[in-house]
Amino acid sequence: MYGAPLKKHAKKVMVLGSGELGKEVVIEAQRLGAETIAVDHYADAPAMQVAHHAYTVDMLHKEDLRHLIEEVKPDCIVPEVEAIATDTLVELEKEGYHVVPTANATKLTMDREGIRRLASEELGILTAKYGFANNLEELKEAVKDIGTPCVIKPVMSSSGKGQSVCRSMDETEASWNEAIEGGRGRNTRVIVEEMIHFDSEITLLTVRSVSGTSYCSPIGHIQQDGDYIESWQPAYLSEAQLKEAQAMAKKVTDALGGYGLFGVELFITRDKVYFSEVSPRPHDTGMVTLVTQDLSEFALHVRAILGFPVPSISTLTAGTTYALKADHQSEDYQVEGLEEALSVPHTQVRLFGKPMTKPGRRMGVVLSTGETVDQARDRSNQAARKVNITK
Ligand SMILES: Nc1ncnc2c1ncn2[C@@H]1O[C@H](COP(=O)(O)OP(=O)(O)OP(=O)(O)O)[C@@H](O)[C@H]1O
Ligand SMILES: NCC(=O)N[C@@H]1O[C@H](COP(=O)([O-])[O-])[C@@H](O)[C@H]1O
Ligand SMILES: [Mg+2]
Repeated sequence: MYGAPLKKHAKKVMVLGSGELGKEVVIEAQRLGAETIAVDHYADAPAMQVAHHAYTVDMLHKEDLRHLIEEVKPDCIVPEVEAIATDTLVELEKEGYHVVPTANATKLTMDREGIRRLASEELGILTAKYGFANNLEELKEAVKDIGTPCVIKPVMSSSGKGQSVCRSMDETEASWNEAIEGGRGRNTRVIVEEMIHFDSEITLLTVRSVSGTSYCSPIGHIQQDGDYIESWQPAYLSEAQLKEAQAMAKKVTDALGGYGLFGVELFITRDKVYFSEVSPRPHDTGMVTLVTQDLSEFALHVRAILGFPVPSISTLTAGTTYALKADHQSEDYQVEGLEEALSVPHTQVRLFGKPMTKPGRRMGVVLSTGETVDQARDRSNQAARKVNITK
């Protein structure tokens, strides 16, 4: 049963997905007077711990998702993860619900094929060469076409799940098995991508609001096994690279439409900028904006989706994040070393409050600022080394 609303006129913001990113969205929405509803497939998720109301629902289940939305009647539906029954969001949008940024954007980006074909084939944006496969035989064909090394990923996955680098034809079977185990749901389709030997990779946070399109300064990051470990802002790009990156981001986000913040992921080489993928929502590497910008990516997302202006975005200082990951499974974990970590100057730790650890699960983040990115990075590395997530 849905509890009594806080204020008759408060906008109801429902976050579908209640992880660390949703938690910050909820807090920012509350700061602008919204009533917040957090939803995820498991109980006590981070955003549920701060939202006014919480629901545990399988968001991939069409009827359950529709039933919840019809019961709560949110003014804004804010997808925070990709694993949602996006066809239901498309139907609900037609019935008058506001899906952020648009239902079609969530549908296209849920599936790597949708967004890749849109960017490359419809918008003519440069991406790595790619192919798709539904079984091992097709995968071998696709790998032959693209060449090795190549990157193989389930079409539906995130945070590097099911992703592998295939270095020779002999490795295709191992990559296939990895993708099938790591993919979301029962989908067995994979994408094969040419391996881009980039100099750096960045996230260009792009905001579409009533004020038009604006960009945050680029965020650099390092990924391990397809998941992010460290991010920093600002990341250096030449003027020409920045112009190219912003033009690509504008094209893609205009095509997706709606209001909100997008995380545009790009690979940078000496003379090229490649589009990789886009999140129509705050990005994990963008948590750095919690300490670097006057308005964090979460504050920007909420402003944009509630229809408020975004007249300017300022990067006030250099900053970095370092992800704190668990290496075991436990429901009774402890975080040790906070005192030592917090002894590092200009450094904060944010623990997300996830109810259990799993190997590789991100449980918190270290945030540091500095006069330079290098200085901030030294600080967050030093602090992260002090933190221990134990059983
Ligand atoms: N074609 C490629 N060439 C080189 N590196 C790649 C390629 N595709 C992916 N990677 C590396 O793997 C990382 C994760 O890939 P990708 O962003 O596609 O996965 P993801 O599971 O959607 O991650 P997330 O959900 O965290 O954004 C990239 O940030 C990059 O470091
Ligand atoms: N790259 C996407 C990303 O970082 N998403 C963030 O991770 C959470 C899931 O974490 P979990 O898998 O530990 O539950 C999501 O809810 C979102 O906040
Ligand atoms: Mg990515």
